[in-house]
Amino acid sequence: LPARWLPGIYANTTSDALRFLSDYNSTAEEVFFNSVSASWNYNTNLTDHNSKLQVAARLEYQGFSEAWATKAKQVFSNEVLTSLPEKDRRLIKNIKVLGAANLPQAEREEYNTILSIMTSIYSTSKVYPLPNVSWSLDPELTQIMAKSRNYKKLLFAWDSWHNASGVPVKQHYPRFVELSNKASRGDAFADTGDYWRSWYETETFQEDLERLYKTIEPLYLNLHAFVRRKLYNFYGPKYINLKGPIPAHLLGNMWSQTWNNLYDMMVPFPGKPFLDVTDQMVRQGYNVTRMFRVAEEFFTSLGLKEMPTEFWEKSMLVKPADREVVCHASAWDFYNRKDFRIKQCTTANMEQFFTVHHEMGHIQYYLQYKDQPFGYRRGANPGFHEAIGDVIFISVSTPKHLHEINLLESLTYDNETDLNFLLKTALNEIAFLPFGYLVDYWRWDVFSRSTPPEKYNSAWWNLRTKYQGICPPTRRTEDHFDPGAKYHIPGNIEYMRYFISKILKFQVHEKLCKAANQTSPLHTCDIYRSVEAGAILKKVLEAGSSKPWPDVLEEAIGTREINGNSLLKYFDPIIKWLEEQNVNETLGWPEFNWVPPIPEGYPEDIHAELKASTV
Ligand SMILES: C[C@H](N[C@H](C(=O)O)[C@@H]1CCCN1C(=O)[C@@H](N)CC(=O)O)C(=O)N1CCC[C@H]1C(=O)O
Ligand SMILES: [Zn+2]
Repeated sequence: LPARWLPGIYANTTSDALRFLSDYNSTAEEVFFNSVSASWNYNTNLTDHNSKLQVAARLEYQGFSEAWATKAKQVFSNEVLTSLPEKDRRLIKNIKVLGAANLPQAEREEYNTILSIMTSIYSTSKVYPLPNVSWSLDPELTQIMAKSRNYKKLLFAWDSWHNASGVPVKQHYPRFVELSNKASRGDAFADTGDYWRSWYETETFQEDLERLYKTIEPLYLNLHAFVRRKLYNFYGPKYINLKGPIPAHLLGNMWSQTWNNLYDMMVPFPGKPFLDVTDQMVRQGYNVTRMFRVAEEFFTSLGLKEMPTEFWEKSMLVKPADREVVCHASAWDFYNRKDFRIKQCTTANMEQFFTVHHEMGHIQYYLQYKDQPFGYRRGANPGFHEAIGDVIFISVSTPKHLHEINLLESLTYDNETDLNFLLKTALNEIAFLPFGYLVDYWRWDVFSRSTPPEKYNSAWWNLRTKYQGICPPTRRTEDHFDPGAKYHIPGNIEYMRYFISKILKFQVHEKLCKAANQTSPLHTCDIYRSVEAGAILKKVLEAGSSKPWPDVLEEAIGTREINGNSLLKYFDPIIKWLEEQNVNETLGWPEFNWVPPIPEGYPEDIHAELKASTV
C-alpha cells in the first residue's frame, strides 16, 4: 500500500477527528478511482491479466479501509466522537465498517478471486445451438426470449442458458457465502443479509416489506391470470394450466421478471396506436448515441445536469466486436468528481431505451452528490438510486411524450389508448414486483444458512412459484443452480433495492406531477421541462446519503413512508379493467406443483428444429 494512502498521526481531539475525516476523504477518492478503474478495465475486457489487476486493486482498497478503520478505532474516544456534528459522526461510523477487509489476507484474496471468477463465468457463458453457431445472453438469447413464440426454441434458450451460466457458478457459491458471512460478522452483523438490511435503517424492514407486498399482490394476481389466459389461447391446454403456474420461458424475459415483450399478445384494444416504439426507432435510424442524447435532454429539460464530456469519450455504449465484456448494463462513478460512465451493450429498441434512462438516472445521482464527502456519495438508501431514471421513464413512455419526440405518429386521447398504455406499463412494473421481492428473500435465507447448499435450487423454485406463479419448463435438480443464471447473484449485488424502487418511483412521480401542475390522471402525466419538478429531484440527489432516507423522503414528498398508494392510484383504471376480464378466471395457482410436459423430441431433435426456425 503506498505510504501516502496510510493515515497520519491524529490526537484524540475534535479538531483532529475532523482532520482525519478530510484526509480520509481525499485519500479515498484516489484509492477508489484506482480500484474502479481496474474494475472498469476488467468489465470492458475480460482477460486473466485484467482480472488479476482488478483483484489486486480490490486488495489495495481493502488494505486502505483496514488501515483507516483501525486508526479511527484506536484514536477517537466516544467523548470525542459525540462532540462531533451528527454528520461527521456518521461518516466515522461508516469508515469503521470493514466488509471483506475483516478477512485475513489469504481469505481476502480468495473472496476477490471467487467474485472475479463468478462474474467471468456469467459474462462469457454461451449456448451452442448448431455446429459453429454460438449465442450469448446479449444480444442473441435476449432477443429470442423477447421475440420467439416457438415453445421448443424458447425452452432450448432458457434451459441452455440456465445450465451454461448457473451450473458452473454453483461450485463457488457456498465458499463465497462462508467468506462473505465471516466478513460481515467482523462488523458485528449476524450475516451478510443482516448487513445489507442495515442500509435501510429500520428495525422492522422485513415486516414492512411483507406488508408492502401484500398491498400490491392483488394487482399482480389479476395481471398473472390475464396473461395466463392469453398464453393459454396461444400455446393451448397442453402447456398452459389455467389453475397452475406459468412455464417460466414463455414470459418474454430470461428470468420472467418483466413481461413487456408479450405486449403484442396482450393488447386490450388492438385497433388503437401500438405503443411499442421500437419499429419507429429502427425506421428513424435511431442509433445508440441518439438514444442517450434524447435521454440526456429530458434530464436537462428539468434543470438537471448534462453528461460531462468524459462520459461521451469514455463510456462503452455498444458491445465491442473484438473482446469479451460484461454486457449487463451498469453505471460507474469513478469518485474523482469528473469521471462518470455507462457500460451498456445497447441495441435500438424500447426496452433498451428504458435501460438507457435507468443507467442515466444513476449518473445524474453521481453528478448531483459529487461534492459530498466521499462517505455520502451514495443513494439515501439503495432503492433511491434505482428509482431516479425509472421516474423519468414513466413520463418518457407516455403516448403524449412519445408523440412529442416523434416516436409516435398518431396520438389519440381516449380511454382505450390509456388502457393499452397502462397494460403495457403493468407488464413491466407490476410483473417485476414478486421477482424483485424474492431474489433477496432467497439470498437472506442462504446467508442465514436456513437454506443450505443442498437446498439452493429447490428453495429458489419454491419462492419463484410461491411469489411469481411460474414453474420451470423442464425438470430442475440440485445439480442446477438457477439463481446463478441471474447477474446479481454471481455479481453479488443486493436486489431488494429494485423492489423498493418500483414502489417508491410512483410516490415520487405523483409529487413531481403536482409540482409540474399536471392535473390530468397520474398515468397521463409527463413532467418534461418542469424545472419545479426538477428542483425537487435535485434536492434529493444532492443530499446523497448525508441524511437518513426518511428525512430525505419527507423533505421531497412530505411523507416518511414508502407505500404502494401512488402505485395503486396510477394503475387504478387497468386494475378495474383486469378484474372485469378475470371474472371467470382462477386467481393464483392452486395447482401449485403442476409443471408442463416436455415436448416430444426435446432435446434430441432440437438442432433440426433450430435449423428450420427463423424467429
Ligand atoms: C440493468 C441494471 N444494471 C444494474 C443497475 O443499473 O442497477 C447495474 C448492475 C448491478 C448494479 N448496477 C449499477 O449500475 C450500479 N453501479 C448502480 C449504482 O448503484 O450506482 C439492472 O440490473 N437492473 C435494472 C432493473 C432491474 C435490474 C435487472 O436487470 O434485474
Ligand atoms: Zn440501477
